[in-house]
Amino acid sequence: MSSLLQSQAFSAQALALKLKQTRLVNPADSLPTPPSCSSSGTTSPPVQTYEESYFLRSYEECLAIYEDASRSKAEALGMLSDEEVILLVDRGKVAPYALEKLFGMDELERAVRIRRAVVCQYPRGSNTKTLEGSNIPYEDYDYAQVLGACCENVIGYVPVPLGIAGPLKIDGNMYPIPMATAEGTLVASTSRGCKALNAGGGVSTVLTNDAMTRGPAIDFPSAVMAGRAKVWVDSEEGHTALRQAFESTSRFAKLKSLKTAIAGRTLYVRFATSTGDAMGMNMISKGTEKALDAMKEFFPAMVVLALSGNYCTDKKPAAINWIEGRGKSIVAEAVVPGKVVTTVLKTTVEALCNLNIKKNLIGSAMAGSIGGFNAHASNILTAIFLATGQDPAQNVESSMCMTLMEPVNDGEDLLMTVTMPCIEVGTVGGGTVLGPQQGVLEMLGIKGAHSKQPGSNAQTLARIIASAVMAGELSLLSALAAGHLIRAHMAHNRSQVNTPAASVPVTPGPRTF
Ligand SMILES: CC(C)(COP(=O)([O-])OP(=O)([O-])OC[C@H]1O[C@@H](n2cnc3c(N)ncnc32)[C@H](O)[C@@H]1OP(=O)([O-])[O-])[C@@H](O)C(=O)NCCC(=O)NCCSC(=O)C[C@@](C)(O)CC(=O)[O-]
Ligand SMILES: NC(=O)C1=CN([C@@H]2O[C@H](COP(=O)(O)OP(=O)(O)OC[C@H]3O[C@@H](n4cnc5c(N)ncnc54)[C@H](OP(=O)(O)O)[C@@H]3O)[C@@H](O)[C@H]2O)C=CC1
Repeated sequence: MSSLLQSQAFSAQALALKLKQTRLVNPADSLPTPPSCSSSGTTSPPVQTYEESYFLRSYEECLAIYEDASRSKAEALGMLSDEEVILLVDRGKVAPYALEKLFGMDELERAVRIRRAVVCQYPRGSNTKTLEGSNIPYEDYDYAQVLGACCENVIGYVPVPLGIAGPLKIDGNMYPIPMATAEGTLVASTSRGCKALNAGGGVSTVLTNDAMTRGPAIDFPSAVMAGRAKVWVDSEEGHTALRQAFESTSRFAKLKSLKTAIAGRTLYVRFATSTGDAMGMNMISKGTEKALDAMKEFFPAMVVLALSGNYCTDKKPAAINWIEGRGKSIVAEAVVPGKVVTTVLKTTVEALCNLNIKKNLIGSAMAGSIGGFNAHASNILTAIFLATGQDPAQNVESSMCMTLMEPVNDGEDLLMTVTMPCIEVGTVGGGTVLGPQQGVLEMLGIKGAHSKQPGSNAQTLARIIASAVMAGELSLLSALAAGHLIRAHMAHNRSQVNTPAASVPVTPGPRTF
């Protein structure tokens, strides 16, 4: 008898568990019949019913608790089980993206867990797919740093392998090169470049400019009025008025220059500012908005069409960035001894210089490239961006790079430079607030705001990136010159685990030319 009861209790619990694992989108539409608890008139303790084990209360009861004005939403949700909260979400009483706000800071992981159950069932209505047991991790993550800063509607996080290239000697200091990437060969290649560069004494860098930009579009009733406004912005009076308004919004943003352009009756003003250790897009956008308010006092008829008129230019290819610079502009330089080119890089100074001209300069010119006079600057830059919490979409302009090579010392050695006018990075703000990314910045000695010289940490990060790009350029160009590219990628970049076994080849037909 008792074994029968035990088995009933077990099956009710198993059902509850199964339901948690395979929850339907709208449980009310598809509630299974609660299992029967009484079978033989026994007086043993009652078995947990479906209602008790799964939805402890009806929807109406849950709603009454949730809407009771005498308690806060966080308190109300604290009284409900996960399943009951899901019921409220499914009935449209709670927005899934608002869970963190409603739960409060102590229940952030619970909010994520519940959202996974609610949001991630595809196709909707299917009772088979939830994120329980999924490969997408969500536990043990500091969601407090994410909230209101890095992401909305969070269901977990996606880990990316973090490799270390180098160390690389940059301006006399040794730095490890952190690279978050899923492209095998990249870290190995960059490391080889570091080894060759170190053998020549390392990399020297120069920062030629440091200014983030924002370029609003402003309409005027006529081209004549737009022209008058342009003259005013370009004047000392206009510049001073805009600077004062702009700089009132931040302790760190300092207006450096204003560049104006007109198209018909639309005026574009490119605000260029230093932004301390922040990459600065929020900061500069806030300042620009304030400056435009001030401008409107002088030109009441102007209409700000958009704070961003693409004259900035953010996250899109644009010649203005390549020509004027955006973020940190860096030139990095190194000499690699000829014997290192032969022994470490398995090529020659002559072959490298020839290939660099034919590929990175002429090849890119033939392709009509803007700022793409390099082999793979974006590979190294993006991997460091991901590792250090930068805005990855800014790799578009940040990766603009011209790689130059020439023989020196009677052709014996290689002089190499990379010129990168738009490295957009920060060590405060954005994704740099996340724990792992902060750990990487700490490893480099540039975490957060510089204590004495605001901006110095972000500038060092830009120098590290340009130098690491040089290492990557040197190694890939050498592999191409030596004909080793595919050999390296077959060794490091083709998974033996996930690549399916060779299928039966199709019998080749006659080749036609
Ligand atoms: C932020 C909103 C959506 C508010 O917009 P809103 O209209 O105030 O929002 P709302 O509270 O009325 O809600 C409307 C809907 O937005 C969604 N929504 C609302 N809040 C959330 C949330 N927390 N989590 C998830 N979804 C949310 C949700 O779908 C909601 O509908 P509901 O479900 O309530 O019926 C709006 O102001 C917006 O879209 N702003 C634009 C922000 C943006 O796109 N930023 C991109 C980065 S900028 C940049 O990187 C590049 C740049 C700008 O430089 C490029 C350039 O040069 O142009
Ligand atoms: N708004 C937009 O159009 C765009 C936004 N973004 C996003 O913007 C975010 C980055 O914006 P960003 O302005 O860099 O960062 P934040 O918005 O986080 O602003 C930086 C904050 O740090 C403070 N701060 C403290 N110490 C320093 C220091 N030493 N140097 C600089 N600032 C310091 C600033 O103070 P204070 O308040 O005094 O300035 C400011 O409040 C990213 O998430 C990015 O993805 C990206 C592209 C466009």
